[in-house]
Amino acid sequence: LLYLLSRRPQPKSAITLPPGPKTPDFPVLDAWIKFQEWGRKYGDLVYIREKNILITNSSRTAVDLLEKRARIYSNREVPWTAILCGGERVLSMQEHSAKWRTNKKLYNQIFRQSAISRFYPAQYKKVLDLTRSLVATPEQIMQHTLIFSQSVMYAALYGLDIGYDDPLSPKGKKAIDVFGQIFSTGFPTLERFPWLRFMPSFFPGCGFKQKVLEFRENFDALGTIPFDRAVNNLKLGTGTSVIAELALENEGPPADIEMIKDMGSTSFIAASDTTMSSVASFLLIMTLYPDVQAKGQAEIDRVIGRTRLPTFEDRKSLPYVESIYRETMRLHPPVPLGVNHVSTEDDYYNGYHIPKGCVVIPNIWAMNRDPNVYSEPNKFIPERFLDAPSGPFTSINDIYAYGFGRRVCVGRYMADSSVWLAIAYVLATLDLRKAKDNEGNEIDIPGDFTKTFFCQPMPFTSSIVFRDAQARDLISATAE
Ligand code: HEM
Repeated sequence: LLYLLSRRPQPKSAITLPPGPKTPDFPVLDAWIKFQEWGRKYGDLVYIREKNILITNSSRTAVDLLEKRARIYSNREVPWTAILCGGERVLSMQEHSAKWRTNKKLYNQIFRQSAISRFYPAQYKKVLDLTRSLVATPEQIMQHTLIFSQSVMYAALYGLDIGYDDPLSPKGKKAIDVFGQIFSTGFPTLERFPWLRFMPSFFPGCGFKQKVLEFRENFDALGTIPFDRAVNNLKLGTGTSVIAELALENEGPPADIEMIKDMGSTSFIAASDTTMSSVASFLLIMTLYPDVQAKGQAEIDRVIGRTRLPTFEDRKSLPYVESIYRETMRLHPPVPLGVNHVSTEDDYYNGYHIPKGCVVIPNIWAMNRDPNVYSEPNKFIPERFLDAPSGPFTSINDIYAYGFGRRVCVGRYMADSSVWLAIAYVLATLDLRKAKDNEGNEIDIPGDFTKTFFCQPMPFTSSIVFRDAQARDLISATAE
């Protein structure tokens, strides 16, 4: 009888929704900090009832819901703005559907772990360019890291060499800015008055229309221009590439070709500000923590020596370098709130009811600074990974910066290898210090970060020089 009673559906009034603030002002800037504060007050689950939003600051809860119950928590919310922008073409905005599955298969074919070594030549070349540019014009750190992340993708996918003055670069930046806005603030007027989408662009409140148009144009250009160049190169016999070969395999249904082009532009957008953020964060940290830099350099000198550059084959022999990488991804996740997951069924967790359609925000930033998991969580301490019982070489799934479950970042193996290689090359060949002013005083670096969807260091200056003549010669000899 007790068993049957316990199985009886609970009356509605007994089902408890998780606690949370009542009609709060939703923060726009540094939202992850506010959400962390709410977590301290309300616990692992913070529920905003009026919006059906659940925020979690706990990695255990994120894994329980988004990974172990991925069947329920793998949908996306597609806002009006995203639909107008053609969001159905961008994998991260697609609903959990047959279309998403077909599309994801294509990404996996290219970006799965076992296929990633095909990108190594492009990554070696572009990391070399990055190293040289950092020494040549250290005052342009942010620009160098951005061009690095963009040019790796173009070289890897299309076999193209995209430089600073290529018109594709600003197009990419514009598309990324609108993409970031869609995912963070969206266009609130449009969300409130959806009928505005039928009004002409000069109508008050319709400023979003111009941005939507720009996004569409730039997204198309990002997919089509490099695609055409790559296919042309293949036809002329002047070069092959992943994308051109894929296009050849799929010659036939135009829908397949469009899907390949969309994968190209999506990958470019998804890789650009994220990879850049991680590399820039690492450079900032090395400038601020010279002792960590020295330890990383010492490990490379000891294991590899000074007569060659690091390679991917060395990775497993460099636990301290790995720990620097893991700690960078922990302290400064490029997408601090990840991308929202949405539930497709009513669910019950830890005695709480999570209603169907709930938007789940994983606060990766707060999870990575959880004092119950990490001691002195706001400090950069690579030793926490080095000295952990499992060591630093654990599964990539432990890097929460890449998200969770079925919607986890599809480009994570590529991102992981690009960022790691940049770290290894910089440690092997460069010295970073605080820059000095004309009077010889160190220029202070506030170490601030941007506050919206993509989080990256605010522009800063470091003094960047080759460690010595040997390092300079090594870079020049490899570049030739
Ligand atoms: C350091 C670099 C990167 C970081 C930190 C990062 C982070 C993320 C995060 C947090 C998500 C959302 C995961 C979730 O919903 O739980 C995501 C999704 C995604 N990422 Fe990345 N990413 C990076 C690089 C890349 C690269 C190089 C690509 C290239 C293909 C890429 C493509 C994507 C795509 C297509 C999605 C959407 C997946 C889906 O919704 O099914 N990302 N990424």
